[in-house]
Amino acid sequence: MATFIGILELNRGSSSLRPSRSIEICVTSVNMLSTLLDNSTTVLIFVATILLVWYVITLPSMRGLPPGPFPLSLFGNFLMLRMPGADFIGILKDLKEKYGKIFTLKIGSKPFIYINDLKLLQEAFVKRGDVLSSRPHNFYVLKKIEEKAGVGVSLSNGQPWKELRRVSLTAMRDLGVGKKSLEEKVLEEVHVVLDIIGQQRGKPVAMKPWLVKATSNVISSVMFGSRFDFNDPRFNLLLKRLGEATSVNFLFMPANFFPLLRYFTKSEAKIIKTLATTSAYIKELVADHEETFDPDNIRDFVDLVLKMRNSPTGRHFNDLNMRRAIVDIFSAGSETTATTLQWLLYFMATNPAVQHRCQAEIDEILGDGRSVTHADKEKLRFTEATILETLRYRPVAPFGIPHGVDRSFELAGYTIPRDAVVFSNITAIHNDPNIFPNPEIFDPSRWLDKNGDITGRDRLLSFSLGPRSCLGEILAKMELFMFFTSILQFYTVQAQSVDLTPVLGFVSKGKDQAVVFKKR
Ligand code: HEM
Repeated sequence: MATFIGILELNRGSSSLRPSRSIEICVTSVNMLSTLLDNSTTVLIFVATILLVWYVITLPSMRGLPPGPFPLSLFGNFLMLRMPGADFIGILKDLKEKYGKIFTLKIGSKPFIYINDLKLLQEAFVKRGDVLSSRPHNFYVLKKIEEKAGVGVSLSNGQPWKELRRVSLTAMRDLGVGKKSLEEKVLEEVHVVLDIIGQQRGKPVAMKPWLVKATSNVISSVMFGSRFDFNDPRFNLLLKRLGEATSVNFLFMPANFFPLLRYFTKSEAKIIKTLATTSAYIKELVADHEETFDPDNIRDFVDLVLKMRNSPTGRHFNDLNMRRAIVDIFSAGSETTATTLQWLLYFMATNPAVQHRCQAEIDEILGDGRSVTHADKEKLRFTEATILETLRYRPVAPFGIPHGVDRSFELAGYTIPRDAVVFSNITAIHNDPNIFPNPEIFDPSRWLDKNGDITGRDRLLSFSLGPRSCLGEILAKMELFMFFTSILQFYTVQAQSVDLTPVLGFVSKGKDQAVVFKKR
């Protein structure tokens, strides 16, 4: 650039120069220009060669993979998903229509494999659960945000994961999850939410923050034996951070796939901050428990784990794993359930006939306004069907949580290589007209047979399936049922209009919108 300016300056002041001098300058300029062009052509050829060589080198790794759009060198199909305004859900829908049951997207050099068919997903996640139940561990951002790779329940693998998961499930069951003993704790939070609704006196209110607090408190009761005050500033900070973290889709952060970018972006900073806040707080809560621990008086999950970790079946529950398992269960369980409750409110506001039918059923079974119990679910079938339909229509994790591959294996005639990341395309299956006729219609009765009994629960994939499926499914379903039934028992949900477009981060959420609760 400086050379060009120099030439221009010289030419501008050259009117008084002799012609031979002007020709000399012209020739020099042309030579310099052609050198520059030569250089840039060389650079271009060099870059093109590198891209071509890179492509040829990576070509064999694509052999045998499920089909998919043509990947560019270096970027793969990344740009297609990250173009400004790209509609991720829409793009995946089009790809499913084009390629069918299974397709591959190359993200950088990694094959992301999406399974779009119910039977194939059952084969992959259940029958081949032996090779497809890990979490992928080659993600830079995931590695950065963990204190140590592969700890806790949600991100560990192999034997430690099996043990952490088994012990966590046993502890939750022993502490009454899915049983009568937990009902009281859930009802306590239900009543707080009903009070908050009552305080609005029919004014519009955005319920999500209250729902997150209530569902977090249910888990808190299980984990720490106590609930937080809704105004507790530390609790609020914790929930704020968790909300921020679940809004970031850290799987698709460019730093995962393009190592150079790691020096320029701090994309993972928000999540690290969240985990640091949560971990520090949980450290304190665990320390309190350790001080007051009495093996003959087990109060909660933390006590149970403190007891179990001295036994041979709990040896993987070291301090770090224990803390991370608690963080995992706490963070996986509050936002997800609250988001589904939020969708339930939105669907009631937009489907008054469905709401009316739920309320008629609730009135008939709960009679004079007694509190709901978990056992009522068997009789409140249309109400349960409405919850199932909401989970189908707006799954919190529309593409599941990624699975890693322990060793290369065959699926549907394709090779699923060890470095692949496998996703369940829950959205595609939940919208498959062969499984759910007219999938675009919100219709709870699709979950009822001709006798009015619930049918086809195994078509619902919102909690995933196989050995890695959601650890909190029973608790989540219990909460959804008790909160939803209680709200409709006393209030009718209304709204002028509701935008039902999901907002996709690591999980999918609804837009925060106010609804009105009309006292019945
Ligand atoms: C509506 C509510 C919920 C939905 C839709 C949901 C959905 C999911 C999904 C799709 C997965 C990934 C499964 C897979 O990798 O294949 C998952 C994992 C998990 N969920 Fe949930 N979840 C919900 C509530 C809860 C609750 C209440 C808890 C805690 C009590 C919880 C704890 C977990 C944990 C710990 C995992 C990781 C399991 C593992 O890696 O082994 N979830 N959940």
